[in-house]
Amino acid sequence: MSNQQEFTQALDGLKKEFQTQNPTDVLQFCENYFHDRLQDQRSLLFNQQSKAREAGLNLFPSPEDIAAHEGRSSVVFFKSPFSDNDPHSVHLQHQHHDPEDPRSIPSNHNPIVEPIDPTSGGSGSATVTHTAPATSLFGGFGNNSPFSKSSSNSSRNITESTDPSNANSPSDPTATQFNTTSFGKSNTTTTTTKLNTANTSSPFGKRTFVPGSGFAASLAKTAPMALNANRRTSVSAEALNPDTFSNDNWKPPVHKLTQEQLERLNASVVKNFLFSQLDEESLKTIIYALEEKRVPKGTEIIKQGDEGDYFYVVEQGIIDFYVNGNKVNSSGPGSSFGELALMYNSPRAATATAETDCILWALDRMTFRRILLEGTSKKRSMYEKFLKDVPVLKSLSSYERSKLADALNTESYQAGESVVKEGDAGENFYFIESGTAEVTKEGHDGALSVLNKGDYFGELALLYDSPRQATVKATSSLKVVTLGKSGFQRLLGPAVEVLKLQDPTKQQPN
Ligand SMILES: Nc1ncnc2c1ncn2[C@@H]1O[C@@H]2COP(=O)(O)O[C@H]2[C@H]1O
Ligand SMILES: Nc1ncnc2c1ncn2[C@@H]1O[C@@H]2COP(=O)(O)O[C@H]2[C@H]1O
Repeated sequence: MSNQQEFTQALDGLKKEFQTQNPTDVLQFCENYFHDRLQDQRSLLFNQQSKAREAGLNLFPSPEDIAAHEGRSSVVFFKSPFSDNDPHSVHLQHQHHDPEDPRSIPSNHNPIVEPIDPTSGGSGSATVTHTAPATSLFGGFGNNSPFSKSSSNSSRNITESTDPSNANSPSDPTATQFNTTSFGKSNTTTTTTKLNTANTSSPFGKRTFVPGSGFAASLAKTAPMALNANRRTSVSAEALNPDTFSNDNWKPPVHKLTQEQLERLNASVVKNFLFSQLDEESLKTIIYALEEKRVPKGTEIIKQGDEGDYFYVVEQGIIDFYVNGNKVNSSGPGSSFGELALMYNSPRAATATAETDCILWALDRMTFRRILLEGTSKKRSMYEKFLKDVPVLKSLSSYERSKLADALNTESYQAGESVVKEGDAGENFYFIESGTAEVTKEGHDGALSVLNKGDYFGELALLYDSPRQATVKATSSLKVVTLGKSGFQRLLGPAVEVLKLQDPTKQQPN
């Protein structure tokens, strides 16, 4: 098929889908449509490549592979379906070449060298090929505070006894202020980590915040390149395989946290979904690797197209996300961002800007990859396909579905077991992954409804903060995907309106 035919076919598909769905946000709809198509196509090819590799074939050999095989210096023999047209492959100087990944480019460019150098005494001295100012915002807060006993009893609280740093120094008086002058000026690094943030590309070093000037104007001036990476579809084998980390001497950074910081972390950040699956040891590692960042309103925290250096959890404030200058999302306390570039070794997919003064916790790339990568990517690949087919979630973008996937868990029930009981308090919302269930209510003969794969229940108690309106019981072996109350309130976005419209207590009986 010629390019022209393929283009016409793609537009026809878009048109058809547009007519079926009649969306209100046209551009967003088009973006989602093509993004989903690209994602499907790439995962199909990637699966084929994996299968072929198992059979000893390399479907998309790099020029180097071929040259090595044929004893020649370099020749383009096979044209990768992505190599010419993938916006990420040609323009990005910092893309690394992964011979396993059919979408990556040959390595006549500057690679990101990772994982960490095993000879570097176990630190996270990642070698990067670009330079950045030898000034770093990171490490500017809360390094010198005394560490006193925690009074909390929660088993997942991190307390003094678990502090690997055993710090004892005076408190940092600047730690409670939003101080623009702190950003990009500190050259302090913590004494306990050798991760050399001064050599990495701190997004704050390039921030565009101009005190007193219009934020929109400053954003427009610095509108990121048209690099909408969305390279989360470009999942290289290395990117998703933490096993490749084994046998090196990596040690996580360990920062000194004050009692007050620990209490705040325990009260908020620790509750982030990504951390909820971690065992005590991993959680402790994460907590002490986190660095508090106080970010004034207007700060550009992440710039689209940059390399990924940190993952962030929001303790306070609102973050706005822009793709190619268009606002695509906002998120608030308890949310996290900056995971895509770290998961997929891809450029930043969006620009993240502080809409208000924010308190963030930053986690370095290596600790994220060592501890959070596996669980996050497993969950996303486990649930994304399922979520895509759930009718009530059709209005979510594929990025929103990914974030939703992070917050999900699976539960199983035998036939006859109740999942929710009428009158109980509601903690979870449920989708049926497989099996069947029935809804019954005191005083009502027979089942109010029968639920199958892709159906949902348990929304009423969470929407209206009311007791369960009915009992839902498994009628066969039942697998449900659960979403907790806070995720329900934060991650369902436009789907909440659909749930309200479909309230079964307001439907006419059949
Ligand atoms: N619609 C979106 N598309 C891509 N990234 C988004 C979107 N909304 C929020 N983000 C976040 O913006 C971050 C930018 O850096 P990352 O690509 O590492 O990870 C990205 C996501 O965490
Ligand atoms: N006719 C109905 N009346 C009440 N709940 C129903 C009905 N049909 C389905 N349900 C589901 O049963 C669930 C019981 O818990 P919730 O009240 O949280 O949410 C309820 C709905 O999801």
